Amino acid sequence: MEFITVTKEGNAAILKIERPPANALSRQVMQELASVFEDLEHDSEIRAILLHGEGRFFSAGADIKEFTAVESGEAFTSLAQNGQEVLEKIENFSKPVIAAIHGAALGGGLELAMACHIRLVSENAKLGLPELQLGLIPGFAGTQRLPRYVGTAKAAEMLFTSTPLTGDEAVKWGLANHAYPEEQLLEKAKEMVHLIAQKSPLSLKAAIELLYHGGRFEEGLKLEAKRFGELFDSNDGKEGISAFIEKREPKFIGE
Ligand SMILES: C/C=C/C(=O)SCCNC(=O)CCNC(=O)[C@H](O)C(C)(C)COP(=O)(O)OP(=O)(O)OC[C@H]1O[C@@H](n2cnc3c(N)ncnc32)[C@H](O)[C@@H]1OP(=O)(O)O
Repeated sequence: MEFITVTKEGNAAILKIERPPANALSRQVMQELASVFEDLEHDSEIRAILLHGEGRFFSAGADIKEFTAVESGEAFTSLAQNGQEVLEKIENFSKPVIAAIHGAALGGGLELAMACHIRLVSENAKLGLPELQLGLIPGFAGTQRLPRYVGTAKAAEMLFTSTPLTGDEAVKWGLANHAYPEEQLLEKAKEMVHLIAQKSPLSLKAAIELLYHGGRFEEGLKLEAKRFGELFDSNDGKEGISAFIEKREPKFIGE
């Protein structure tokens, strides 16, 4: 792994993108991300993930310098499809993923952050999809995920003008969960990832599946009731209920 470092802290994995100066998402960075998430899927000690960037930015997007070596529109399409697949893996990951965004999350950087389940930002961060400035459009599902968070009108404005939101504005528009002064961001993000990692991996997995299932309301209800019953039958479900009755903290084992 050249550009992603993984540090395990208790039941949380802290991933850092380390590709100065802008943590641009080259093909290799995207491959490394896919491979790290593949490993973490099978790591039963890890129950929640925090993703952040080294240096000045979370990530300034796909590697624009690498674009000059792409030979055809077809190859560009395949670059987008590959990125979309990696980000879908992250969104459908069975463990919660938090992005801690400082400096800038632009283009592919914001698309990566939008595939995470929770976004925490520094107040002065810049979050935007400036691809129209390059004569392009977003290619890692930005046109599809951004309106989900901010609505179509605001997403249109962000795309058409290439003007980023600040971290504070991103919270107001529902794109980010909380904004903090930059020097507090990582500490706050770690507090949240450790809080989440105390939950049962089974109920975390089911919650993600239901939040992102994307089907009809009635289908969602059926699946919710099914998972509710399965969790009731699990050791963790029994442990959680006993712990409440016995006025103690639950100890979840993921079974
Ligand atoms: C499917 C996905 C598509 C995409 O994601 S397309 C890319 C979308 N992203 C962008 O358009 C953002 C481009 N970058 C910027 O707007 C600016 O940069 C920043 C706001 C991030 C920072 O501005 P400042 O503080 O003035 O620094 P600086 O001198 O522009 O950048 C520092 C170094 O970082 C390199 N860099 C920045 N973004 C990228 C990038 N996306 N791909 C490759 N390199 C990048 C620059 O070139 C430079 O490098 P050097 O010091 O060698 O000149």
